[in-house]
Amino acid sequence: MTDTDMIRAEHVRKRFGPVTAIQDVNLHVRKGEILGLIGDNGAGKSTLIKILTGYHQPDGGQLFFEGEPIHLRSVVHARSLGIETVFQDLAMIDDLPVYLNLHLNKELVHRPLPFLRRKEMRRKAREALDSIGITIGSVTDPVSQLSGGQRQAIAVARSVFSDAKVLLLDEPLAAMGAKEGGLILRLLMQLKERGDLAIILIAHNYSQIVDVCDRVNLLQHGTITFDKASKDTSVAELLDLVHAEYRL
Ligand SMILES: Nc1ncnc2c1ncn2[C@@H]1O[C@H](COP(=O)(O)OP(=O)(O)OP(=O)(O)O)[C@@H](O)[C@H]1O
Repeated sequence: MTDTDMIRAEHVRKRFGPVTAIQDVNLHVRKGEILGLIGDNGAGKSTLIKILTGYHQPDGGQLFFEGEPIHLRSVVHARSLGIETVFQDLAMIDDLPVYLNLHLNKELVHRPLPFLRRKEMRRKAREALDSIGITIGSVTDPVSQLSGGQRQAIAVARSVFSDAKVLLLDEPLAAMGAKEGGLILRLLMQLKERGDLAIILIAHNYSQIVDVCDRVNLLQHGTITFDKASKDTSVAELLDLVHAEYRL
């Protein structure tokens, strides 16, 4: 733990009736860092992400945001602090053009008249996508015309557009081809270069995790059992750890 921790969980736990989803979890991610969170099905990854994003309230333990204890009351509260999540179902409006999806709930309007500043939003959308290297035909195209990877990239761009400080991605690469997955991974690397964003990435492809993440945490039965820099581990070691319990 350091002063540069953007978000930190200490001794966090969560039960659903008789099921202990998370027990005594300590996790932290720094500014400019990508943390990979891996673990088998049911290990508690999504529950942990939902706690960090204000969706679930933990039963115990404490969260810290920029060094201060924080109680995240809701997803809206977390978002107001700059904690953004990119879920699998991307919450996009298919019929709306890319630039309006990028500005969803943050539309620019002429005051006092309630007209949208469309030209400005188009320009800002184009600049934002260019700056993070996303190539699409036109920001006026409806998102329904984009590929899965491009949509995912737009969803990531939207979070960043909104001055995110923490970006949580729950399996953004699932059900995606190699080319599209590569687009997202490149985008994450570029965002990391900004240096002021903390990213947590859940993925099942350990080779992608080792390539892209600075550090890896393994979650097993609701507990973090492994925390190492990616440069000090390997896909073989991660696979071995995850599958070790089946050999007992
Ligand atoms: N809302 C809920 N109600 C009851 N049980 C839940 C709920 N959410 C999660 N669980 C249980 O908590 C445990 C952890 O689930 P979680 O979805 O966090 O795991 P995961 O690591 O994300 O799994 P996967 O990789 O399969 O998505 C599981 O036993 C799951 O059944």
